[in-house]
Amino acid sequence: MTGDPFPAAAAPSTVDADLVVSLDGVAVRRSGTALLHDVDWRVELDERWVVLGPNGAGKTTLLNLACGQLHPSTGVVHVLGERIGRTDLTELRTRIGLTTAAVAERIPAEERVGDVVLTAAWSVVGRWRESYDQADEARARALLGQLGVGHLADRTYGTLSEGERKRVQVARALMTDPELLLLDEPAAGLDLGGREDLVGRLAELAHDPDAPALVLVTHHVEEIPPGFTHALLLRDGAVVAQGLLADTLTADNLSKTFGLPLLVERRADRWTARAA
Ligand SMILES: Nc1ncnc2c1ncn2[C@@H]1O[C@H](COP(=O)(O)OP(=O)(O)OP(=O)(O)O)[C@@H](O)[C@H]1O
Repeated sequence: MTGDPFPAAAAPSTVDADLVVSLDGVAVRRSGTALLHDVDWRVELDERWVVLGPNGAGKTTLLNLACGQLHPSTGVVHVLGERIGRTDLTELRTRIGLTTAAVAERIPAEERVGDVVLTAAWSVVGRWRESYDQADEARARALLGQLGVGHLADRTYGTLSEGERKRVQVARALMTDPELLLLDEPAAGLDLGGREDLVGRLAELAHDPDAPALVLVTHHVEEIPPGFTHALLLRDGAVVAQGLLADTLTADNLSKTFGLPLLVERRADRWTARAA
């Protein structure tokens, strides 16, 4: 008799219907190195998480687990009630919005901006022969409006500024009305104005009770939008601290995470950090 490769673990969906992501005792190993280890994490529907850590800490690896693209080497991952490794990911992926540099790179420069958003309904990039109904078209327009780029719907994607592109990418990720939205460094490469605009849009999303659960990966506490509720700090593939934002983003925890003495300030629901 062979052992069950997926030993019994409580299905979180039966425990808590609001549980969106759960990682229990998770490790990810590649070529003998642990990219992540001993990670336990729970994200609920009404929570807005920021994942912080230096380069190479394992943030993108964590996001890849949370969207089901990666299987853990050890431990158990549930996403939206489905156990990763035992479920058909095709259906699950339509329930998860994702913005990453890798997704963004696949968007054709000549694509009409409205179509960049619309084509997410079919999980494709680049409009071809898919047919969309008027409700899809209206939703794509509304989302572009919500992100402040409605006036750009008929431009080609390649002509947009980096800041405008980032907002179009978030609109695209919201097209399927996902239950979970994962944002990997959405403000990377933006100038101050672009960053502040994006942070403001994400703050609106964070405050919207109908918005999906949010997980935002960043290197910078300045990019945390108001309305975010929780933080997970990663260093060398391990969790340094996690929990409510105000309890977790302490000078001590951030100093351990980034490996240098830091001072942290919170003012008007925004955060700054600098060397002590
Ligand atoms: N397939 C792989 N094989 C070996 N090492 C890998 C593999 N994929 C990622 N890594 C390593 O795992 C570590 C964590 O990578 P990850 O991309 O998750 O970090 P990150 O925190 O997102 O970093 P950054 O902030 O630079 O984007 C890095 O040191 C990376 O080089």
